[in-house]
Amino acid sequence: MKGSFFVSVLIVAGTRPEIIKLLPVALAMRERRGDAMRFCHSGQHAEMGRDLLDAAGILPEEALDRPAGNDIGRLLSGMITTIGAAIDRQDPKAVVVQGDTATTLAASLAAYHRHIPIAHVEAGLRSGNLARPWPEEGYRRMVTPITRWHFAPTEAAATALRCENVAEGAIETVGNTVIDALHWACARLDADSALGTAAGSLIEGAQGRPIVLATVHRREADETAMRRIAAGLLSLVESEGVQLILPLHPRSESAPLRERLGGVPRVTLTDPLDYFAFVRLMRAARLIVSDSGGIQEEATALGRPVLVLRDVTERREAIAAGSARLVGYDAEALLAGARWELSRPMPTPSTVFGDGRAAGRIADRILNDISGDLNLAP
Ligand SMILES: CC(=O)N[C@@H]1[C@@H](OP(=O)(O)OP(=O)(O)OC[C@H]2O[C@@H](n3ccc(=O)[nH]c3=O)[C@H](O)[C@@H]2O)O[C@H](CO)[C@@H](O)[C@@H]1O
Repeated sequence: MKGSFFVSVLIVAGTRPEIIKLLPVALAMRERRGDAMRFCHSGQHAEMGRDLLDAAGILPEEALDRPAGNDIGRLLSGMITTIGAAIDRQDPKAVVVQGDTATTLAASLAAYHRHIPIAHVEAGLRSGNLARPWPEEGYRRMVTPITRWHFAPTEAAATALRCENVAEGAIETVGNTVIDALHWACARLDADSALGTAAGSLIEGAQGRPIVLATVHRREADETAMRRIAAGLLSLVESEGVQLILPLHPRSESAPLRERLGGVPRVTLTDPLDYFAFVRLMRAARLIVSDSGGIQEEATALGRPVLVLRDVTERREAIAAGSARLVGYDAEALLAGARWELSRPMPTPSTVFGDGRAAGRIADRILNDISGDLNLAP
Protein backbone atom coordinates (compact mmCIF):
# COMPACT_ATOMS: atom_id res chain seq x y z
CA MET A 1 0.00 0.00 0.00
CA LYS A 2 1.46 3.39 -0.94
CA GLY A 3 0.25 6.81 0.16
CA SER A 4 1.65 10.25 0.73
CA PHE A 5 0.08 10.79 4.16
CA PHE A 6 2.27 10.50 7.22
CA VAL A 7 1.38 7.92 9.79
CA SER A 8 3.47 6.10 12.28
CA VAL A 9 2.82 2.76 13.89
CA LEU A 10 4.71 2.11 17.10
CA ILE A 11 5.73 -1.49 17.72
CA VAL A 12 6.55 -2.11 21.39
CA ALA A 13 8.56 -5.10 22.61
CA GLY A 14 10.58 -5.71 25.73
CA THR A 15 11.35 -9.39 26.17
CA ARG A 16 13.15 -11.91 24.00
CA PRO A 17 10.00 -13.71 22.83
CA GLU A 18 8.24 -10.43 21.98
CA ILE A 19 11.22 -9.31 19.94
CA ILE A 20 11.29 -12.65 18.09
CA LYS A 21 7.55 -12.53 17.42
CA LEU A 22 7.34 -8.84 16.51
CA LEU A 23 10.43 -8.79 14.31
CA PRO A 24 8.48 -10.16 11.31
CA VAL A 25 5.78 -7.50 11.86
CA ALA A 26 8.44 -4.77 11.93
CA LEU A 27 9.99 -6.13 8.72
CA ALA A 28 6.60 -6.38 7.01
CA MET A 29 5.71 -2.82 8.04
CA ARG A 30 9.07 -1.55 6.86
CA GLU A 31 8.62 -3.31 3.51
CA ARG A 32 5.20 -1.69 3.01
CA ARG A 33 5.71 1.71 4.65
CA GLY A 34 9.31 2.16 5.76
CA ASP A 35 8.62 5.70 6.92
CA ALA A 36 5.73 4.58 9.12
CA MET A 37 7.35 1.92 11.26
CA ARG A 38 8.72 2.92 14.66
CA PHE A 39 10.18 0.45 17.14
CA CYS A 40 10.24 0.83 20.91
CA HIS A 41 12.30 -1.45 23.17
CA SER A 42 10.86 -1.17 26.68
CA GLY A 43 14.06 -2.45 28.32
CA GLN A 44 12.26 -5.26 30.20
CA HIS A 45 14.92 -7.76 29.12
CA ALA A 46 17.92 -5.50 29.00
CA GLU A 47 20.06 -7.78 26.83
CA MET A 48 18.25 -10.84 25.49
CA GLY A 49 16.89 -10.29 22.00
CA ARG A 50 18.79 -7.13 21.09
CA ASP A 51 21.21 -9.10 18.89
CA LEU A 52 18.26 -10.17 16.77
CA LEU A 53 17.18 -6.58 16.15
CA ASP A 54 20.77 -5.82 15.10
CA ALA A 55 20.81 -8.82 12.74
CA ALA A 56 17.60 -7.59 11.10
CA GLY A 57 18.89 -4.03 10.84
CA ILE A 58 16.23 -2.63 13.14
CA LEU A 59 17.50 0.23 15.26
CA PRO A 60 14.79 1.10 17.81
CA GLU A 61 13.76 4.76 17.70
CA GLU A 62 12.95 4.34 21.38
CA ALA A 63 15.39 2.29 23.49
CA LEU A 64 14.13 2.70 27.05
CA ASP A 65 15.79 1.82 30.34
CA ARG A 66 14.26 -0.89 32.47
CA PRO A 67 12.59 0.67 35.51
CA ALA A 68 14.71 0.03 38.63
CA GLY A 69 14.02 -2.85 41.01
CA ASN A 70 12.63 -6.34 40.67
CA ASP A 71 9.18 -5.68 42.06
CA ILE A 72 6.58 -6.65 39.44
CA GLY A 73 4.32 -3.66 40.29
CA ARG A 74 7.15 -1.16 39.95
CA LEU A 75 8.18 -2.73 36.66
CA LEU A 76 4.66 -2.41 35.31
CA SER A 77 3.93 1.08 36.57
CA GLY A 78 7.39 2.31 35.56
CA MET A 79 6.90 1.05 32.03
CA ILE A 80 3.43 2.62 31.76
CA THR A 81 5.23 5.92 32.34
CA THR A 82 8.31 5.34 30.17
CA ILE A 83 6.41 3.79 27.26
CA GLY A 84 3.80 6.53 27.58
CA ALA A 85 6.52 9.15 27.14
CA ALA A 86 7.81 7.27 24.08
CA ILE A 87 4.28 7.27 22.63
CA ASP A 88 4.08 11.02 23.20
CA ARG A 89 7.35 11.55 21.34
CA GLN A 90 6.44 9.29 18.40
CA ASP A 91 2.76 10.28 18.13
CA PRO A 92 1.68 7.01 16.50
CA LYS A 93 -1.71 6.25 14.94
CA ALA A 94 -1.55 2.73 16.33
CA VAL A 95 0.45 0.82 18.94
CA VAL A 96 1.32 -2.82 18.31
CA VAL A 97 1.83 -5.15 21.28
CA GLN A 98 2.36 -8.90 21.44
CA GLY A 99 1.45 -11.69 23.81
CA ASP A 100 1.30 -11.46 27.56
CA THR A 101 4.27 -9.76 29.22
CA ALA A 102 4.47 -6.75 31.55
CA THR A 103 5.56 -4.74 28.50
CA THR A 104 2.42 -5.89 26.65
CA LEU A 105 0.11 -4.68 29.41
CA ALA A 106 2.07 -1.48 30.15
CA ALA A 107 2.20 -0.43 26.49
CA SER A 108 -1.50 -1.22 26.08
CA LEU A 109 -2.47 0.90 29.07
CA ALA A 110 -0.20 3.74 27.94
CA ALA A 111 -1.83 3.69 24.50
CA TYR A 112 -5.31 3.44 25.97
CA HIS A 113 -4.70 6.49 28.17
CA ARG A 114 -3.92 8.42 24.97
CA HIS A 115 -6.89 7.08 22.94
CA ILE A 116 -4.52 5.36 20.50
CA PRO A 117 -5.82 2.11 18.99
CA ILE A 118 -4.03 -1.08 20.05
CA ALA A 119 -3.16 -4.01 17.83
CA HIS A 120 -2.68 -7.19 19.85
CA VAL A 121 -0.57 -9.82 18.14
CA GLU A 122 -1.17 -13.37 19.41
CA ALA A 123 -4.57 -12.46 20.84
CA GLY A 124 -6.93 -14.99 22.38
CA LEU A 125 -4.50 -17.46 23.96
CA ARG A 126 -6.13 -18.78 27.13
CA SER A 127 -5.12 -21.51 29.55
CA GLY A 128 -8.35 -20.91 31.49
CA ASN A 129 -6.38 -20.69 34.74
CA LEU A 130 -5.35 -17.29 36.11
CA ALA A 131 -2.62 -18.91 38.20
CA ARG A 132 -0.98 -20.82 35.34
CA PRO A 133 0.76 -19.19 33.66
CA TRP A 134 1.01 -16.33 36.14
CA PRO A 135 0.97 -13.42 35.52
CA GLU A 136 0.68 -13.99 31.76
CA GLU A 137 -2.89 -15.34 31.70
CA GLY A 138 -4.15 -12.25 33.55
CA TYR A 139 -2.10 -9.84 31.46
CA ARG A 140 -3.34 -11.14 28.12
CA ARG A 141 -6.95 -11.19 29.31
CA MET A 142 -6.65 -7.58 30.54
CA VAL A 143 -5.39 -6.38 27.17
CA THR A 144 -8.36 -7.82 25.26
CA PRO A 145 -11.14 -5.34 26.24
CA ILE A 146 -9.04 -2.28 25.29
CA THR A 147 -7.73 -3.69 21.99
CA ARG A 148 -8.95 -2.62 18.56
CA TRP A 149 -7.30 -5.29 16.36
CA HIS A 150 -7.11 -8.84 17.73
CA PHE A 151 -4.69 -10.88 15.63
CA ALA A 152 -5.44 -14.45 16.63
CA PRO A 153 -2.77 -17.06 15.89
CA THR A 154 -5.23 -19.95 15.50
CA GLU A 155 -8.96 -20.60 15.10
CA ALA A 156 -9.10 -21.77 18.73
CA ALA A 157 -7.75 -18.40 19.87
CA ALA A 158 -10.29 -16.59 17.67
CA THR A 159 -13.08 -18.70 19.20
CA ALA A 160 -11.89 -17.79 22.70
CA LEU A 161 -12.15 -14.10 21.77
CA ARG A 162 -15.68 -14.57 20.37
CA CYS A 163 -16.65 -16.23 23.66
CA GLU A 164 -15.53 -13.02 25.39
CA ASN A 165 -17.84 -11.01 23.11
CA VAL A 166 -15.12 -9.44 20.99
CA ALA A 167 -16.74 -8.18 17.78
CA GLU A 168 -16.21 -10.45 14.78
CA GLY A 169 -14.85 -7.64 12.62
CA ALA A 170 -12.12 -6.90 15.16
CA ILE A 171 -10.75 -10.46 15.05
CA GLU A 172 -8.47 -11.71 12.30
CA THR A 173 -6.96 -15.19 12.35
CA VAL A 174 -3.53 -14.73 10.83
CA GLY A 175 -1.25 -17.46 12.23
CA ASN A 176 1.48 -17.01 14.79
CA THR A 177 4.27 -14.64 13.79
CA VAL A 178 6.79 -16.94 15.48
CA ILE A 179 6.48 -19.17 12.43
CA ASP A 180 7.41 -16.19 10.22
CA ALA A 181 10.42 -15.59 12.48
CA LEU A 182 11.39 -19.26 12.34
CA HIS A 183 11.21 -19.37 8.52
CA TRP A 184 13.24 -16.15 8.35
CA ALA A 185 15.90 -17.53 10.70
CA CYS A 186 16.07 -20.90 8.90
CA ALA A 187 16.53 -19.16 5.54
CA ARG A 188 19.29 -16.97 6.97
CA LEU A 189 20.98 -19.99 8.57
CA ASP A 190 20.85 -21.96 5.33
CA ALA A 191 22.42 -19.05 3.46
CA ASP A 192 25.10 -18.12 5.99
CA SER A 193 27.06 -20.74 7.92
CA ALA A 194 28.58 -18.01 10.12
CA LEU A 195 25.26 -17.50 11.89
CA GLY A 196 24.42 -19.24 15.16
CA THR A 197 27.97 -20.50 15.58
CA ALA A 198 27.48 -20.90 19.34
CA ALA A 199 25.40 -23.98 18.48
CA GLY A 200 28.21 -25.58 16.47
CA SER A 201 30.45 -26.56 19.37
CA LEU A 202 27.44 -27.70 21.43
CA ILE A 203 26.29 -30.00 18.63
CA GLU A 204 29.85 -31.31 18.10
CA GLY A 205 30.13 -31.92 21.84
CA ALA A 206 27.27 -34.42 21.56
CA GLN A 207 29.48 -36.64 19.34
CA GLY A 208 26.48 -38.03 17.54
CA ARG A 209 24.48 -38.84 20.68
CA PRO A 210 20.79 -37.82 20.59
CA ILE A 211 20.47 -34.21 21.73
CA VAL A 212 17.88 -33.25 24.32
CA LEU A 213 17.42 -29.47 24.41
CA ALA A 214 15.79 -28.08 27.55
CA THR A 215 14.67 -24.67 28.84
CA VAL A 216 12.71 -23.71 31.94
CA HIS A 217 11.74 -20.24 33.13
CA ARG A 218 8.04 -19.88 34.10
CA ARG A 219 7.48 -18.08 37.38
CA GLU A 220 5.37 -20.96 38.71
CA ALA A 221 8.42 -23.25 38.37
CA ASP A 222 9.51 -22.69 41.98
CA GLU A 223 12.41 -24.32 43.75
CA THR A 224 10.52 -27.55 44.43
CA ALA A 225 9.46 -27.80 40.80
CA MET A 226 13.03 -27.11 39.71
CA ARG A 227 14.34 -29.94 41.92
CA ARG A 228 11.89 -32.35 40.33
CA ILE A 229 12.78 -31.20 36.83
CA ALA A 230 16.50 -31.53 37.62
CA ALA A 231 15.93 -35.07 38.95
CA GLY A 232 13.99 -36.04 35.82
CA LEU A 233 16.61 -34.62 33.48
CA LEU A 234 19.43 -36.33 35.43
CA SER A 235 17.80 -39.75 35.20
CA LEU A 236 17.13 -39.17 31.50
CA VAL A 237 20.82 -38.46 30.87
CA GLU A 238 21.99 -41.37 33.00
CA SER A 239 19.57 -43.97 31.68
CA GLU A 240 19.25 -43.06 28.01
CA GLY A 241 22.76 -41.92 27.10
CA VAL A 242 21.55 -38.65 25.59
CA GLN A 243 23.35 -35.30 25.49
CA LEU A 244 21.49 -32.63 27.47
CA ILE A 245 21.90 -28.97 26.50
CA LEU A 246 20.27 -26.53 28.90
CA PRO A 247 20.46 -22.75 28.30
CA LEU A 248 19.62 -21.14 31.65
CA HIS A 249 17.19 -18.23 31.62
CA PRO A 250 18.45 -15.40 33.87
CA ARG A 251 15.11 -15.25 35.72
CA SER A 252 14.69 -18.91 36.50
CA GLU A 253 15.37 -20.39 39.91
CA SER A 254 18.35 -22.21 38.48
CA ALA A 255 20.27 -23.19 41.64
CA PRO A 256 18.69 -26.69 41.79
CA LEU A 257 19.53 -27.23 38.12
CA ARG A 258 23.13 -26.13 38.64
CA GLU A 259 23.52 -28.28 41.76
CA ARG A 260 22.13 -31.48 40.27
CA LEU A 261 23.34 -31.15 36.68
CA GLY A 262 26.50 -29.01 36.83
CA GLY A 263 29.61 -31.07 36.01
CA VAL A 264 27.59 -34.20 35.07
CA PRO A 265 28.97 -35.97 31.96
CA ARG A 266 26.89 -35.36 28.80
CA VAL A 267 25.25 -32.27 30.32
CA THR A 268 26.00 -28.72 29.11
CA LEU A 269 24.60 -25.77 31.03
CA THR A 270 24.94 -22.54 29.04
CA ASP A 271 23.89 -18.91 29.05
CA PRO A 272 20.88 -18.08 26.88
CA LEU A 273 21.73 -18.52 23.20
CA ASP A 274 21.12 -16.05 20.42
CA TYR A 275 18.08 -16.92 18.27
CA PHE A 276 20.05 -18.25 15.32
CA ALA A 277 22.02 -20.61 17.57
CA PHE A 278 18.88 -21.72 19.32
CA VAL A 279 17.11 -22.47 16.04
CA ARG A 280 20.13 -24.50 14.93
CA LEU A 281 19.92 -26.49 18.14
CA MET A 282 16.17 -27.09 17.79
CA ARG A 283 16.80 -28.43 14.31
CA ALA A 284 19.55 -30.72 15.65
CA ALA A 285 17.53 -31.89 18.67
CA ARG A 286 16.01 -35.35 18.99
CA LEU A 287 13.79 -34.15 21.86
CA ILE A 288 12.92 -30.80 23.45
CA VAL A 289 11.88 -30.38 27.10
CA SER A 290 10.51 -26.93 27.94
CA ASP A 291 7.94 -24.73 29.67
CA SER A 292 8.25 -22.09 26.94
CA GLY A 293 5.27 -21.08 24.83
CA GLY A 294 7.19 -20.11 21.72
CA ILE A 295 9.24 -23.30 21.75
CA GLN A 296 6.06 -25.43 21.70
CA GLU A 297 5.05 -23.57 18.54
CA GLU A 298 8.47 -23.78 16.90
CA ALA A 299 8.95 -27.45 17.78
CA THR A 300 5.57 -28.27 16.24
CA ALA A 301 6.49 -26.44 13.04
CA LEU A 302 9.90 -28.16 12.88
CA GLY A 303 8.54 -31.62 13.69
CA ARG A 304 10.41 -32.02 16.97
CA PRO A 305 8.75 -33.70 19.98
CA VAL A 306 8.40 -31.43 23.01
CA LEU A 307 7.68 -32.44 26.60
CA VAL A 308 5.94 -29.48 28.21
CA LEU A 309 6.94 -28.78 31.81
CA ARG A 310 3.50 -27.44 32.75
CA ASP A 311 0.13 -28.73 33.96
CA VAL A 312 -1.85 -26.80 31.35
CA THR A 313 -1.08 -25.30 27.98
CA GLU A 314 -2.90 -22.71 25.91
CA ARG A 315 -1.38 -24.44 22.86
CA ARG A 316 -3.66 -27.45 22.67
CA GLU A 317 -3.02 -27.51 18.92
CA ALA A 318 0.51 -28.74 19.64
CA ILE A 319 -0.88 -31.68 21.59
CA ALA A 320 -3.44 -32.45 18.88
CA ALA A 321 -0.66 -32.30 16.26
CA GLY A 322 1.19 -35.02 18.19
CA SER A 323 4.27 -32.94 18.91
CA ALA A 324 3.64 -31.83 22.50
CA ARG A 325 2.87 -33.73 25.68
CA LEU A 326 2.28 -32.28 29.16
CA VAL A 327 4.49 -33.76 31.90
CA GLY A 328 3.98 -31.17 34.65
CA TYR A 329 6.80 -30.91 37.17
CA ASP A 330 7.07 -34.63 37.71
CA ALA A 331 10.44 -36.37 37.34
CA GLU A 332 8.91 -39.75 36.54
CA ALA A 333 6.45 -38.35 34.00
CA LEU A 334 9.35 -36.53 32.36
CA LEU A 335 11.42 -39.70 32.13
CA ALA A 336 8.52 -41.84 30.90
CA GLY A 337 7.55 -39.21 28.31
CA ALA A 338 11.12 -38.92 27.10
CA ARG A 339 11.52 -42.69 26.75
CA TRP A 340 8.30 -42.88 24.77
CA GLU A 341 9.32 -40.05 22.46
CA LEU A 342 12.84 -41.43 21.94
CA SER A 343 11.39 -44.80 20.96
CA ARG A 344 9.16 -43.55 18.18
CA PRO A 345 9.66 -41.59 14.95
CA MET A 346 9.75 -37.80 15.16
CA PRO A 347 6.42 -36.03 14.58
CA THR A 348 5.59 -34.68 11.13
CA PRO A 349 6.18 -30.93 10.83
CA SER A 350 2.84 -29.16 11.19
CA THR A 351 1.49 -25.80 10.02
CA VAL A 352 -1.09 -25.68 12.79
CA PHE A 353 0.51 -22.48 14.15
CA GLY A 354 0.68 -20.73 10.81
CA ASP A 355 2.08 -20.63 7.31
CA GLY A 356 4.81 -18.06 7.95
CA ARG A 357 2.87 -15.18 6.43
CA ALA A 358 1.10 -13.81 9.50
CA ALA A 359 3.11 -10.58 9.71
CA GLY A 360 2.16 -9.40 6.21
CA ARG A 361 -1.52 -9.89 7.02
CA ILE A 362 -1.12 -7.90 10.23
CA ALA A 363 0.74 -5.03 8.56
CA ASP A 364 -1.78 -4.85 5.69
CA ARG A 365 -4.77 -4.74 8.01
CA ILE A 366 -3.37 -2.06 10.32
CA LEU A 367 -2.10 0.17 7.52
CA ASN A 368 -5.33 -0.15 5.56
CA ASP A 369 -7.54 0.59 8.55
CA ILE A 370 -5.44 3.55 9.61
CA SER A 371 -5.54 5.06 6.14
CA GLY A 372 -9.32 4.54 6.23
CA ASP A 373 -9.53 6.30 9.63
CA LEU A 374 -7.67 9.26 8.19
CA ASN A 375 -9.92 9.19 5.15
CA LEU A 376 -6.82 8.89 3.01
CA ALA A 377 -7.41 5.45 1.50
CA PRO A 378 -5.07 5.00 -1.43
C1 LIG B 1 2.51 -18.25 28.74
C2 LIG B 1 3.33 -18.18 27.50
O1 LIG B 1 3.52 -19.18 26.89
N1 LIG B 1 3.85 -16.99 27.21
C3 LIG B 1 4.70 -16.80 26.06
C4 LIG B 1 5.88 -15.99 26.52
O2 LIG B 1 7.03 -16.43 25.90
P1 LIG B 1 7.86 -17.79 25.95
O3 LIG B 1 7.42 -18.71 27.01
O4 LIG B 1 7.82 -18.33 24.59
O5 LIG B 1 9.34 -17.19 26.30
P2 LIG B 1 10.77 -17.77 26.15
O6 LIG B 1 10.80 -19.22 26.36
O7 LIG B 1 11.65 -16.91 26.99
O8 LIG B 1 11.20 -17.46 24.66
C5 LIG B 1 11.01 -18.38 23.65
C6 LIG B 1 11.72 -17.91 22.41
O9 LIG B 1 13.09 -17.69 22.68
C7 LIG B 1 13.90 -18.48 21.82
N2 LIG B 1 15.10 -18.84 22.60
C8 LIG B 1 15.01 -19.66 23.69
C9 LIG B 1 16.13 -19.98 24.45
C10 LIG B 1 17.40 -19.41 24.08
O10 LIG B 1 18.45 -19.64 24.73
N3 LIG B 1 17.45 -18.59 22.99
C11 LIG B 1 16.32 -18.28 22.24
O11 LIG B 1 16.43 -17.52 21.27
C12 LIG B 1 13.03 -19.63 21.39
O12 LIG B 1 13.37 -20.11 20.13
C13 LIG B 1 11.64 -18.98 21.34
O13 LIG B 1 11.37 -18.33 20.12
O14 LIG B 1 5.78 -14.62 26.19
C14 LIG B 1 5.55 -14.35 24.84
C15 LIG B 1 5.73 -12.89 24.60
O15 LIG B 1 4.61 -12.11 24.82
C16 LIG B 1 4.21 -14.88 24.43
O16 LIG B 1 4.16 -14.92 23.02
C17 LIG B 1 4.00 -16.26 24.89
O17 LIG B 1 2.66 -16.64 24.80
